[in-house]
Amino acid sequence: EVSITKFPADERKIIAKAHDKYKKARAGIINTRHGQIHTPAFMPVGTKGTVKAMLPESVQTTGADIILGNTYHLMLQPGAKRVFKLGGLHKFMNWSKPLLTDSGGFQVMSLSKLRKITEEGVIFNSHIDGSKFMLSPESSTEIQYLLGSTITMAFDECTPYPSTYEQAKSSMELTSRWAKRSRKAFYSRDGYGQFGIIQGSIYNDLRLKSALDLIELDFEGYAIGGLAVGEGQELMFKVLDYAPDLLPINKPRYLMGVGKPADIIGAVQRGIDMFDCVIPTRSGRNGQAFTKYGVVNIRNSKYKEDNTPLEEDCLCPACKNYTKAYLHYLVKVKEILGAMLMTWHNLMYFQKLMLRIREYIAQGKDFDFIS
Ligand SMILES: CNc1nc2c(CCNCC3CCCC3)c3nc(N)[nH]c(=O)c3cc2[nH]1
Ligand SMILES: [Zn+2]
Repeated sequence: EVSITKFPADERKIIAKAHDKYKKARAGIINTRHGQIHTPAFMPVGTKGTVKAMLPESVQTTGADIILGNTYHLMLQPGAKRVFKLGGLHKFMNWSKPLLTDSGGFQVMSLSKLRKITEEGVIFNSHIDGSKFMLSPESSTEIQYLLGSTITMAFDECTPYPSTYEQAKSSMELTSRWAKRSRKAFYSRDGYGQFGIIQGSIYNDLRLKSALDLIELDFEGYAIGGLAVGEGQELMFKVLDYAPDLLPINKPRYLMGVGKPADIIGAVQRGIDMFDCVIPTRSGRNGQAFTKYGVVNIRNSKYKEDNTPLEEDCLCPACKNYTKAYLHYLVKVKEILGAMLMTWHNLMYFQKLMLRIREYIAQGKDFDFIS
């Protein structure tokens, strides 16, 4: 199903090189105005100016260097201008470390009801009160500036999966035109950055064209978009076998919306540096705990008298002070503390995974452990 298009000779070299089985994993540090980001990095999602069920200082204790804010939600409520007037998102939510905000297009397509895509941008009705809004490369970039984002994402169109070659081509070309407008609208300041997002679905020649278009705009970093949209891990890895190598080796590479531990490990091995995913927080609230023994569905009745912690050597409050029986009970009766403790444990688990990956890479050791 993955179409491999014949490249002219010299470009074939790029793809051929990308298939080398040489070490592509890398560990590093991104320096920003709001502090350092140790990569490979997992970025917890803070949708409406909060990482759900967590205090910012608790998120910090899990080891997260950077969290995500959400342009789409915040522009609707409380409004970007109001957040700006109140001192920006860092001050508003009391998070002083780096913040990355997505450009909002992806959320519009997944959350708002009526919407219309034009060359100008996306016109949509708020899912809250139906009022009309427009997101464009210019307005998205301005909103992210008003929020005070450390890392601003270019306004893109996430190409749905599956898409025909023609659909993916015109979608990618729209993203390239929008990237140019986003770059022009970006107010560059020391220690702040803007990332371009490449599209092209599963078509390697479109991925290459997208990368070439965005490299011309000299972004501070690059994201691989249009993945984790239902294509499955195998097809995602097929794209990741070559796509990261189309991007500048000295700039951060961010795989949007990924993922489970096994997805993260596979993507790091293919050269990805940054990740964001709602899984640890959303599934935590849902009663799923990630542990070295696998995923524990704490609502399962087998835990109702289990007096042992989720993980005996985990330093999170859930594991240090409580038992699976207590977590089982809290989640069953929908107590808020249940969401808090499960979320805290999962965020700690994901950050420990990233820490171990960074250590293994630094020691030049292979990390095939799936934990
Ligand atoms: C889950 N899979 C997935 N997510 C994608 C996302 C969203 C990443 N997560 C953003 C946070 C979630 C709530 C607040 C911000 C994508 N975003 C953009 N702009 N473009 C994609 O191609 C794009 C592609 C994505 N695929
Ligand atoms: Zn724990």
